[in-house]
Amino acid sequence: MAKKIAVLGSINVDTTYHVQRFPMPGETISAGSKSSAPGGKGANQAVAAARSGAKTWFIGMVGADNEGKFMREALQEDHVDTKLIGIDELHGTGTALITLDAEGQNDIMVYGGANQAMTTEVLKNADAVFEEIDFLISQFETPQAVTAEAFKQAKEHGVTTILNPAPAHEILPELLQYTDVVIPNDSESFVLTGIKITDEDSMLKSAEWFKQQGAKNLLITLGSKGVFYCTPHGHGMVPAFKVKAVDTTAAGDTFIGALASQLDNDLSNVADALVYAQRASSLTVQKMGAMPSIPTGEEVKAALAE
Ligand SMILES: Nc1ncnc2c1ncn2[C@@H]1O[C@H](COP(=O)(O)OP(=O)(O)OP(=O)(O)O)[C@@H](O)[C@H]1O
Repeated sequence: MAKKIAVLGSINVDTTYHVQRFPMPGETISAGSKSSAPGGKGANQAVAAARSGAKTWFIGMVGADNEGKFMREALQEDHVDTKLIGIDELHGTGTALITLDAEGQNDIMVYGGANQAMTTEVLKNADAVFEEIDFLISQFETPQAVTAEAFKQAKEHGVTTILNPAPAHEILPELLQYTDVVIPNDSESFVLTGIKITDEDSMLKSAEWFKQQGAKNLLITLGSKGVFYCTPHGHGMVPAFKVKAVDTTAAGDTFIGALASQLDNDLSNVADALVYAQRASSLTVQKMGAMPSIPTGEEVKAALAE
């Protein structure tokens, strides 16, 4: 049975200017070309879940602008239900302006816009969706107070909540009380707990810290090293697939969406789901770009069968 997943989070249009070199302060230079692509951690995670076969809803905000229309259409193309995306009349759709130089270095400016201005108003019709779903996923690119309220409501419907605390930020204390599974990378885990991730002992101590705050399940992603998991069923490491990475953008987002598409609510199959999710991410890192590099379930299964 396909999993049912809602993602509450950010929607951004990523616009990249390709330049020979970065401009100096006060200088105007010409860009050789410009391209726009759908992005934002929330949108990427929703697309990763949908491409892996989950029935997926998105909860978020866009502006009353062309970027908002572009993003809604991009999500719909991947069969993500967009009826819970609200329109903010005062703020524009979130955008990331990326300058990429001839050496492949980038400079990024993010305008949070409608993502940052989100209020609990976005949840006003969410109850019917919370009644249907297995998982609700959120990140830190939209206000934590809205995520805390959404997690609280979703848990009243028996939903398993997954928090990806990225980008790293101080956490609202009550948020972890409503979080079932927390998935940071090693540096995000350090920002939240103050425990530096160096070995298994430090990861077990971090898991204990999260458990005391209310989150019983911890998964720490460790890039090319793999993932550490600690749940009431046990703990361990699942190594990453060895591949030649060309661009790791959206590796974490692919991992989270793909994982939720395979995970049982009680996390009893976490080790198997981690193999699937990491195979999915290993395909993402072998392609350039964010959303376009996220694989479909068929692609992941074919790679697993190799
Ligand atoms: N170089 C790599 N080779 C193979 N797999 C990788 C590589 N980088 C990432 N992955 C896979 O993706 C998963 C998530 O990556 P990572 O821990 O870097 O998350 P992240 O820091 O949230 O990523 P990002 O912010 O770049 O999207 C890893 O656990 C691993 O399975």
